[in-house]
Amino acid sequence: MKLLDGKTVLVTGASTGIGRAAAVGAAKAGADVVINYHSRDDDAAACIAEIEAAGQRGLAIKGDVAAPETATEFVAKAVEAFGKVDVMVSNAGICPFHSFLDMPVETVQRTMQVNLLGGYFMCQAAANQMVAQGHGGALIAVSSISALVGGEYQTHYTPTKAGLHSLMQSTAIALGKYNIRCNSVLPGTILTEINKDDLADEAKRKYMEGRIPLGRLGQAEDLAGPIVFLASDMAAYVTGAALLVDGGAFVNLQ
Ligand SMILES: NC(=O)C1=CN([C@@H]2O[C@H](COP(=O)(O)OP(=O)(O)OC[C@H]3O[C@@H](n4cnc5c(N)ncnc54)[C@H](O)[C@@H]3O)[C@@H](O)[C@H]2O)C=CC1
Ligand SMILES: C[C@H](O)[C@@H]1OC(=O)[C@H](O)[C@@H]1O
Repeated sequence: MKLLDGKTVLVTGASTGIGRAAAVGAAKAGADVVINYHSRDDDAAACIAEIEAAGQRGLAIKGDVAAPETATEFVAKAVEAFGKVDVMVSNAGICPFHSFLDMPVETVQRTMQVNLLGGYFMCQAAANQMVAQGHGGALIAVSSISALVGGEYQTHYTPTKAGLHSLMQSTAIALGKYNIRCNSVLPGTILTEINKDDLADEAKRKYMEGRIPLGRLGQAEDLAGPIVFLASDMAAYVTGAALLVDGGAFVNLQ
């Protein structure tokens, strides 16, 4: 018996990085997995191949999470293919690093639309489906350590991560009566495409590594276990929680 046997798990932004690791991790734990992706068909196909190699069914649906209709379409197509939705992992996100004083309006708006509103609509669409099904479910938002601390070049980004963290707290209250659990994971610095350019700066990368008690930056796969746990019935009494997955970076003051 695997942790996610019989469950259908949806993951947004899953053609790369943490989303892909979560999707493949869920499949290895026994779930059928439906992924949303934005643009790269080859990467999405590779993710589905990994899901199928784990012996599970996979389906990729293209769409921009910033558009509310993407969420309803994603959930409807998942139900059409696999009959139900048990878990939504709202992961899609962008972080175009930029200084505060000259931040372009469009960069702020797009970051809020993708990260926060995209997460809101995805979770809302999944929750409506779960309520209609009548047997509970789990929402998991990929927030960030940046929900709790700031970043000089992330003034448009950190509020979206704090917003997702807060969204899971409020939905935990709104959806508890339906046995829908709502939690967030708070990754620290994880080596993915989102920060490839930022961490190409050797000095910055060394500085970030030096802040981490476990002595290394994270890998996308480091998030798979915590996400599978929160998706599973092992976490049946966990809701409204936020799980730091940061190698200890947050607590490392001195
Ligand atoms: N890498 C890190 O250090 C950390 C990442 N995170 C969060 O993890 C999540 C995943 O990011 P990573 O895996 O690190 O980077 P990534 O760049 O590999 O993944 C982001 C994914 O979101 C997708 N995406 C972007 N805009 C989209 C849109 N409009 N519609 C649908 N999909 C879209 C991208 O295509 C990509 O697959 C993001 O929400 C990010 O904020 C949180 C904390 C730390
Ligand atoms: C993209 C950044 O490197 C990454 O995003 C986060 O949410 C982390 O706090 C890091 O700053």
